[in-house]
Amino acid sequence: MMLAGPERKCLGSDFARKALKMLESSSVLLFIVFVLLFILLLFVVLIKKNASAALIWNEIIREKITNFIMNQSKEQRILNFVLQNAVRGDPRSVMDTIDKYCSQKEWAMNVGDEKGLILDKTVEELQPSVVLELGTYCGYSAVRIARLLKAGARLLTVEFNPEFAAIAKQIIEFAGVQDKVKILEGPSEEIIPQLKKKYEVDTLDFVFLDHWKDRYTPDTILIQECNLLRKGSVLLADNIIVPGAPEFLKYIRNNPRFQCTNYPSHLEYMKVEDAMEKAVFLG
Ligand SMILES: C[S@@+](CC[C@H](N)C(=O)[O-])C[C@H]1O[C@@H](n2cnc3c(N)ncnc32)[C@H](O)[C@@H]1O
Ligand SMILES: [Mg+2]
Repeated sequence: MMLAGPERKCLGSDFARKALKMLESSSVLLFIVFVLLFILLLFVVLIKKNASAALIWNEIIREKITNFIMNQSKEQRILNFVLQNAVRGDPRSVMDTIDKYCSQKEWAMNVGDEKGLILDKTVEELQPSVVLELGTYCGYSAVRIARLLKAGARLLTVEFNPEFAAIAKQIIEFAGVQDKVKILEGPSEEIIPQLKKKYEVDTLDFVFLDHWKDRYTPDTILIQECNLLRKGSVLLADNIIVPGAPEFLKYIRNNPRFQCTNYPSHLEYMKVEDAMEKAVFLG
């Protein structure tokens, strides 16, 4: 059927309107894609320059997406990688395997290979009999410390996240240092007052602070109040620049009962500046 002149005109303008609408919506879509790409590019640049952006990217965005796709936590992936690639009973191999995974595949908050050397040196110099670690996570630093302990010495490591504590237990056992390490599951503020009676601690020779940074000062005060330090006890605090523990630095550096030394280094598995603070208790 042939359309009359005005009908044909109407059909033509209808088509033009639809085409225009499509063009409009596709250009809106294109604009959105462009803006998203720009934000992503900006974020990538920020990640290279800024530690917080890098942490947000690694810890929140990338990790959550991978967890969702794989239906598994990052810590479970770290454990699996250790079980499949490290040598059972060899702490060095367990540490190296975790470092490899976290530097090449997924960033994680272990003390890492670079600051790990500062931790090693402190343990080797002190030769502690009783060590307290605040913040076990997957057990990387626990394995690192335990492998250097002399016969009969012990490490008590505190972790309040049950999933992390369970993973740490398997990693510590796989490394073969389970006889020297006891994982204490619960919040540090509850565990510290129990150390003397429940865990038969007289005094602590060495304390490694590596839990949430806002607990560094209150837990250092609590440790003193519970009479857990002796003259010469050493505290070593990680991440005093990133994420940072300014309140703790102010407290410990202005406290005449402690002598402090700063060890500049880098954030685990990154080129971002970080440092550790050592504080010797003077009694
Ligand atoms: C940075 S990670 C520890 C890393 C570990 N030291 C290593 O280098 O392998 C901090 C851990 O402390 C735990 N944590 C934070 N605050 C805590 C608290 N008040 N009591 C017990 N655990 C805590 C977190 O769940 C997390 O697993
Ligand atoms: Mg740390």
